[in-house]
Order: sequence, then C-alpha cells, then structure tokens
Amino acid sequence: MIEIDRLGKVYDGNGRPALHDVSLRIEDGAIYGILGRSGAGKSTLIRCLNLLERPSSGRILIDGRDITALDPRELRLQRQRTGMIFQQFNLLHARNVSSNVAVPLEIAGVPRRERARRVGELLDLVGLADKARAFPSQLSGGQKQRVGIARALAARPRYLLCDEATSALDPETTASVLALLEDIHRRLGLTIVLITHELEVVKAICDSAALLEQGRLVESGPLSSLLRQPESRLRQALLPDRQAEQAFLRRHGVEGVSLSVVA
Ligand SMILES: Nc1ncnc2c1ncn2[C@@H]1O[C@H](COP(=O)(O)OP(=O)(O)OP(=O)(O)O)[C@@H](O)[C@H]1O
Repeated sequence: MIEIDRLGKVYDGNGRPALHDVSLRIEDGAIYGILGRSGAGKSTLIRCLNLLERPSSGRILIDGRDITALDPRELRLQRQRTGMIFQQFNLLHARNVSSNVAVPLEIAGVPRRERARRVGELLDLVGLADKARAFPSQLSGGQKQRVGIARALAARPRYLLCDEATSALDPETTASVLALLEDIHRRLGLTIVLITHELEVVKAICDSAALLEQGRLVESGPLSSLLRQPESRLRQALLPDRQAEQAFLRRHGVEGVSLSVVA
C-alpha cells in the first residue's frame, strides 16, 4: 500500500507550492487515477512516489516504510519495486527494443542468459516479440509505449507509475495501451498509479481516483463511492453533461431523439 501523508513540494525559486498538504492512500491492487489540469501538481506527485523529486515536507509510506528516509542502497531496491512509464516513452534511441527492455535487468546485475529469457517473456507479454531487433525510430507511438511498459515491468515491480502514459497517443492507440495495462494488472496483480488530464483514461480503467487543483487534493477515493455522491466534483466531471448534449443536438436541429440512438 502507498500512503501519502501531508506531502508538500516547493521548487526553488517558485513561491507557490507545487504540492500542498496532500494525503492519499492507494490500496494494493488498485488502478488509481490522479486527475488535474496542467500545473495542478500531478507530475510532481508521481515523481515524488519514486523520489525522482524530493518532497519538501510530509512522508510517503510504501508497504509501511517511509521512502524519504531510505539510505541509497535501500532506495535503489525500492525503485526496482516501482516501475515507471512516461508520456514521451524515454527510450534509448541507440539501443534496439530488446536492449531497451534489458536496461533495468543490467542495472540489477541479472546474468546475460537470464536477461535474454526475461526480455523474451516481456516482449511476448506486450505483443512485440516480432520487434525485438527494431530500433525506437522504427516504431509507432503505441509500440514505443509498449516497449516502455515491458521495460518498466522487467524487474517485476509491485507498483507501476504512469506519467501521462497515453497523452501523446491517438484515441485508438490510447485504447489499446489502456487495454494492455488492464490486462497486465489482471495477470500480474500489481498496483497501478496513473496521472492524467484525460477523463476518458479514468473512465476506461481506474477503480479509484483523486482530483488535484493548484497543488491541493480536492477529493479522492474509490469510484464506487464517489459516483454515489451527487456533489462529487469527480462524479460531475466523469458523467456526461445531459444538458450540454441536448443543447448540442438542438443546435443542429435534432430534437426528441434518444442519445443512445444518435450515438
Ligand atoms: N522543476 C521545476 N522547477 C520549478 N517549478 C516547477 C518544476 N516542475 C514543476 N514546477 C511547477 O510546479 C507546478 C506543478 O507542476 P507539475 O508539472 O507537477 O503539474 P502537472 O499537473 O503535472 O502539469 P502538466 O500536466 O502541465 O505537466 C507548476 O506551477 C510548475 O510550474
């Protein structure tokens, strides 16, 4: 479980805190979406979860241990338990697909033969077995993100952090990457935390969500509970705006037609 306890972050030379007193609990096995507009603090929050960014205050407990208090060796081990994927994929362009996926295994000192076996397994998992020798420049965006996912899973992490993982992809590719994440979640039982500004991502795969605004947590919790609360901001954002839809139809002279029929 990840427990974020009164987390604060102030960047040097930036008066307004990027995060202010954020507390959040992410249960094991969740697919947890953190939503917010540009500048809300989403990237800062997710980067704090593996200490790519050091919090200014507060604690982050992962499986009961405060990761801000780990020594460098413990932190390295903790990072192996936390895979991450990125909006711009962050692949090494001079390395082919297999070699990119092998990076975390090399860092962990896994012997060559075992590495090759594991890379093969991972490429099967993400459906890229036939691209093992291709270079990133020869792949589509969706394929690059699949490589990113395989690399993130290489060291068998318990947590997968997704930093706007589908924001650079078209809707169809987004859907296929989200389906892959859902499949991996089901098969491997890991906990997925994703930040996004896309409501559709939360709708498609998350079971819990949080809303960040100007560095503050507005609300959070399981969707099964938030969707029951009419005043919930997340509920209002996630459900269709019937009035706006009807107004849109009226503007185009379509009246008295059920929306499902129009769709
Ligand atoms: N390295 C940095 N140095 C100084 N200020 C930063 C840094 N990174 C982020 N910020 C500031 O912190 C605030 C939160 O930024 P952050 O990138 O976490 O938001 P975000 O919700 O991820 O936005 P976006 O979706 O646009 O990436 C913003 O005001 C931003 O300008």
